[in-house]
Amino acid sequence: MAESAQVPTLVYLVTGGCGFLGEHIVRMLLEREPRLRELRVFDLHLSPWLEELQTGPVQVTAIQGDVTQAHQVTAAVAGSHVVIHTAGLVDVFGKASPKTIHQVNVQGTQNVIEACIRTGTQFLIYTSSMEVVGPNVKGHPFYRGNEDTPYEAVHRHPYPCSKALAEQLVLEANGRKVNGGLPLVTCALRPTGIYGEGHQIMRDFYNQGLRFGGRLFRAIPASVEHGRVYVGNVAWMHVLVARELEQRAALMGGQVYFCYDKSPYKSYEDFNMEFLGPCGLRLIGTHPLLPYWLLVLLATLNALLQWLLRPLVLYTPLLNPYTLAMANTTFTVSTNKAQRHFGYKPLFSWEESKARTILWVQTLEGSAR
Ligand SMILES: NC(=O)C1=CN([C@@H]2O[C@H](COP(=O)(O)OP(=O)(O)OC[C@H]3O[C@@H](n4cnc5c(N)ncnc54)[C@H](O)[C@@H]3O)[C@@H](O)[C@H]2O)C=CC1
Ligand SMILES: C[C@@H](CO)CCC[C@@H](C)[C@H]1CC[C@H]2[C@@H]3[C@H](O)CC4=CC(=O)CC[C@]4(C)[C@H]3CC[C@]12C
Repeated sequence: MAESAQVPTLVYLVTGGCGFLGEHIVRMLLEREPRLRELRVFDLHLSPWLEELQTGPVQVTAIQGDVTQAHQVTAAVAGSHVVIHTAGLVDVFGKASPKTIHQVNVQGTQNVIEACIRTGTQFLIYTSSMEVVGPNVKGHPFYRGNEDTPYEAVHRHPYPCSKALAEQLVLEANGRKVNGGLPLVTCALRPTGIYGEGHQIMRDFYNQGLRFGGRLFRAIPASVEHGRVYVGNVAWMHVLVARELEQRAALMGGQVYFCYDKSPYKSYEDFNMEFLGPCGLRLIGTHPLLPYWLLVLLATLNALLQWLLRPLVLYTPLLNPYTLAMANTTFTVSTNKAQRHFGYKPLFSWEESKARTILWVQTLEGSAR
């Protein structure tokens, strides 16, 4: 990568740059990558906030496009030094078909890789997910594991299957020759459950709580730990990897890194209450209010209803057999691989991450504050 102290020279492309994580990556790059000359933001749906970014020193180029369309991806990648591929179809509720999830997450990623090869772009960072590891279909716990912890990663749901296949494509592409003869350098970041400003599922839980008179009902034992990471720290890790990948290609190329920070280990519901509690919601019960077998029955009924109603209406409740298994299986990471390989330290402390997320929840419609 050409580098200069004075003149910014680099062109970055962020796919999915208008999504929850993508927006944070885009803003973080503009704040913390002084070598940036142009930032291309590629997304199926362009957001209005992109307009306000056009006034700074970096040229922000908005590109409306679809990762499943190879020619659109190639045109967007041509001339960029670094690609951060964050676009993805995040669906664990049955909103999209398995075929569509595969097309976007797997074929889309293949298109990004081929575009890098064809156009001579050498550095590719892929936003993978903890889901490529687990929880697996057997519900085995993964307790404070790291990138080398043995675990039987077996999935059936289309989302984790697609993320695992896409990650594999990205890692296998490391070292392939791009146009011009240089080697492609790739790596994959695996966030655990991301939270923070803009998180749709947090918004859904908040609205659900408001509908039940400010109450949420405990369904998962407090002892089940679920890994979470603040969106600002996930974005920061992407920015750092993009910055360090050239200098440390031999070490980082073809590697995977969990995204982690100092967010506390808690159950999914207790963790959400760290933000929803200060916004007026209460979690009822110190133990699950319904026995687990009944939750399994309800989740199965929801899945059946979804299938029966599909010709008429899209029924996509939060509770289904997959989300229940996810929430009910311990999966937490404890690692320092990102620190060892490229000097990552969380940019936001837990206190800051929490305060920022609470401030955001307070701006949501229906908030009493
Ligand atoms: N939300 C989470 O807890 C986690 C997310 N991830 C991964 O992070 C990435 C971003 O996820 P989020 O920001 O949460 O999701 P999101 O849905 O908010 O963002 C995804 C973005 O990709 C765009 N996109 C979808 N299909 C596209 C297509 N065919 N062509 C171009 N753009 C397309 C969407 O318009 C959206 O802006 C995904 O790859 C996801 O798998 C990984 C771990 C956890
Ligand atoms: C049973 C319900 C009672 O309140 C709770 C249901 C919660 C679920 C909707 C979430 C529990 C775990 C979440 C997933 C997890 O954080 C890991 C993820 C990684 C990704 O790459 C995408 C998002 C997700 C699958 C996330 C989705 C929501 C949950 C299943």
